[in-house]
Amino acid sequence: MLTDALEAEHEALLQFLYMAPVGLVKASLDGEVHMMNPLSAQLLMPLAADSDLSNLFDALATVAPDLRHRCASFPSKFGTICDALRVQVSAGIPGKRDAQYLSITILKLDGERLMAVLSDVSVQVKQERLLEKNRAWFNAIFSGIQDYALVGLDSQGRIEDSNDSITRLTGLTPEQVEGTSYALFYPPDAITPERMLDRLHEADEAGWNLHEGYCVRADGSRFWASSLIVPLQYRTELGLPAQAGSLVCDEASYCLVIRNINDRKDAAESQHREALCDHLTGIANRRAFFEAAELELARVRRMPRPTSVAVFDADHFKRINDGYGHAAGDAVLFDLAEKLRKCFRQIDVPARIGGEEFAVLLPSTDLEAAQVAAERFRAMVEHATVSFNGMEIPYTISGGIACLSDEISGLGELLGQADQALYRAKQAGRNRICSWHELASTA
Ligand SMILES: Nc1nc2c(ncn2[C@@H]2O[C@H](COP(=O)(O)OP(=O)(O)OP(=O)(O)O)[C@@H](O)[C@H]2O)c(=O)[nH]1
Repeated sequence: MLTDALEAEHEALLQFLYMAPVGLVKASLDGEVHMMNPLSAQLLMPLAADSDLSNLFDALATVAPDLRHRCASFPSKFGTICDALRVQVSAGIPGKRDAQYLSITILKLDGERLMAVLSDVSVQVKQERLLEKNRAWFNAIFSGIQDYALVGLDSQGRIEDSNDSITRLTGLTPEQVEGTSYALFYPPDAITPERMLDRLHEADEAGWNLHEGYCVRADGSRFWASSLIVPLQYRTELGLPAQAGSLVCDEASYCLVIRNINDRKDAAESQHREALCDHLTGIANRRAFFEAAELELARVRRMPRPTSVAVFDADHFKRINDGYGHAAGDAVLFDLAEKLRKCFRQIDVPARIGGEEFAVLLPSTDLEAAQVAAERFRAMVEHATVSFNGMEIPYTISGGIACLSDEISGLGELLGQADQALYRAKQAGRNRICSWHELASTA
């Protein structure tokens, strides 16, 4: 019974040796071959003089002449004599044939026996060389370019690596930025942790994500930049077959390319203004507001977070028009838009959505924070006058706010709630902010 089991095991071992994807050679300490599998014979045959494979050291003498000595002088009774020693078996001919490389591992099993593991690593060496060459090329190119920086990001938007161009562009060294969020490159009020991840998701979905806006340098100064995020696919970039395991990284990662386009800022802004800005005030128009809000709602559906809107309306605006003239009314609207721009964060979207009606989209903002921001804006308007043609025109605004919740089906409903709150603020005497939620709770 025991003999049968042993025999079966022996048979299985022989089969393994025969089929193994590496060359296996068992030899005595002086290299005399006791056993070798077919792959070893195939790998050693082109090297051995007269096709003689009776001695391992003789067969490898032309490519690894010191192996015999290394094995003879190995001091321990067993252990690893050499580990994945790479030797070049044949030279390549550019465009015709690749160079051949063999990896040799030799283990001393005991006082009498050696086991050699041989494998053809030509493809691996070729890929490593290609990678090395690409890295050198990219470094040469990117260190030479003045206004680009290249940054590697992990799946959470943390900076994994960057090249020296980041210092030229931002004044921060690769060591300073490594491990921090890429939000570091943007003004704090222009990005939230959620928006930072949104951009990665949008890059996954569309293949890339492009953003134009201000970036900040280490000294706090700003420059107008375009930043492109592209998901990295190691497998396809390296041309690896699907099963080539070790070099493939399954964790998502991204490349962020930041480009200083300060000189194009004015042109970009005027193009942008044509399509998406209100002609009188220069802030977003109704269309741009709805586009931005729909995009934000799609982001919220993918990754929930508090989101609010505020709507504002100038109080008794007809009286201003009638009392000071229509042009003065325009100046008041312009002033209102300017104050919105100053008072809210860069990531917020203030827009003129009607004659004297304004709205602000407040991403990643709960009701309480929306209330604080809206109140700050109301007070700012109340405490200043607009200078126009030698006149000082005082005005006030009323505001309504609403925060997205599970019960709300879409943007229309959210704006509807904010409008109802605004109506209440008007009814309650103007120059005040109401929230839809306080209406709902007192109803
Ligand atoms: N100057 C100027 N006036 C505008 C513009 N668009 C709308 N208006 C005026 O804004 C006024 C809005 O008036 P109403 O809707 O009656 O409201 P109101 O006088 O502001 O009063 P309440 O909203 O109730 O506080 C109208 O007189 C419009 O003609 C604009 O672009 N420029």
